[in-house]
Amino acid sequence: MSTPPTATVSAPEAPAGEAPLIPVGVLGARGRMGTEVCRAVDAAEDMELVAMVDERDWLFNVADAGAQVVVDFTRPDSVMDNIRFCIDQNIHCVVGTTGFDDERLATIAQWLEPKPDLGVLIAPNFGIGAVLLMRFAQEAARFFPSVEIVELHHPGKVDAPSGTAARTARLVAAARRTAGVPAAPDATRESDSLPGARGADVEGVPVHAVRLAGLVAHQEVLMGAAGETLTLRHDSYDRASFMPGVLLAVREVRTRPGLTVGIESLLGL
Ligand SMILES: NC(=O)C1=CN([C@@H]2O[C@H](COP(=O)(O)OP(=O)(O)OC[C@H]3O[C@@H](n4cnc5c(N)ncnc54)[C@H](O)[C@@H]3O)[C@@H](O)[C@H]2O)C=CC1
Ligand SMILES: O=C(O)C1=N[C@H](C(=O)O)C[C@H](O)C1
Repeated sequence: MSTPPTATVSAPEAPAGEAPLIPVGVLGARGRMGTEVCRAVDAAEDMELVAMVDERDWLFNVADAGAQVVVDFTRPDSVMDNIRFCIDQNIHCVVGTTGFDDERLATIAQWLEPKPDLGVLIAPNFGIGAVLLMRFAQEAARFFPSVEIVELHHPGKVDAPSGTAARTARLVAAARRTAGVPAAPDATRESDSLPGARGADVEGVPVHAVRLAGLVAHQEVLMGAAGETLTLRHDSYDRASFMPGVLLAVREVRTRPGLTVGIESLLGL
């Protein structure tokens, strides 16, 4: 990707006899993830990067450029307006930005109701390894009385805990509830001498957030029982790790109307 990420680029043209390229717009194009997504879309043989939009650019560029799919890696405080705009413009959305709770998801599902052919896919993590870690954690959760999550990220990260850690905690908590496993025996905070010492409480699962220079995106799920522990760990050393998942989502979102959360179903999980 050599062009500076700002406004509208060219409209896509498919070579004769070949499937049309997917016209893709990127929101947050100057950010850490957006830059990498622009590069990946530009290099994908079945896609055309038609618009690169960041905070000060005109959002209508993505519509004017004919984007069929928009990829959003912006900020939790911008993303809802962006999704609303794309739905109004009949543009499918692939969203990696974090900050989604049940209320936000319900709002998006409502926005999609009058648009039965439109897809919005929101994934807290597009890394295949991270998705697998979440699945393995769900599987293991019912066998261990104790569970804690440690997420570790670069210091520029705007939110804490990470969207991935929050989702992992909720999935683990749900798996434990389904299996009738009681809350972790050490989850009580009443005797903490400093508030926060035991991390955030996400549905009874303690989640600890580390911000450290040199890191990209990492997560550990720690489980313990009498005389043994199980540690599941995933490391994204480079943002390239998210790109196969993002490109898969761009290809699939057009045939998956409605709201999809996570890329698990796209991976056959
Ligand atoms: N789902 C996943 O696999 C991953 C998700 N993320 C999430 O993606 C988001 C972005 O992360 P980074 O790229 O590290 O942040 P960043 O701060 O480097 O980039 C965000 C970019 O969005 C731009 N922006 C803000 N509001 C905008 C708007 N309304 N329209 C267009 N552009 C706008 C900013 O100017 C900035 O360039 C975060 O929520 C992060 O947690 C990050 C990595 C992987
Ligand atoms: O901000 C990041 O970097 C990341 N954000 C996502 C999250 O909050 O889970 C995904 C990954 O952890 C990287």
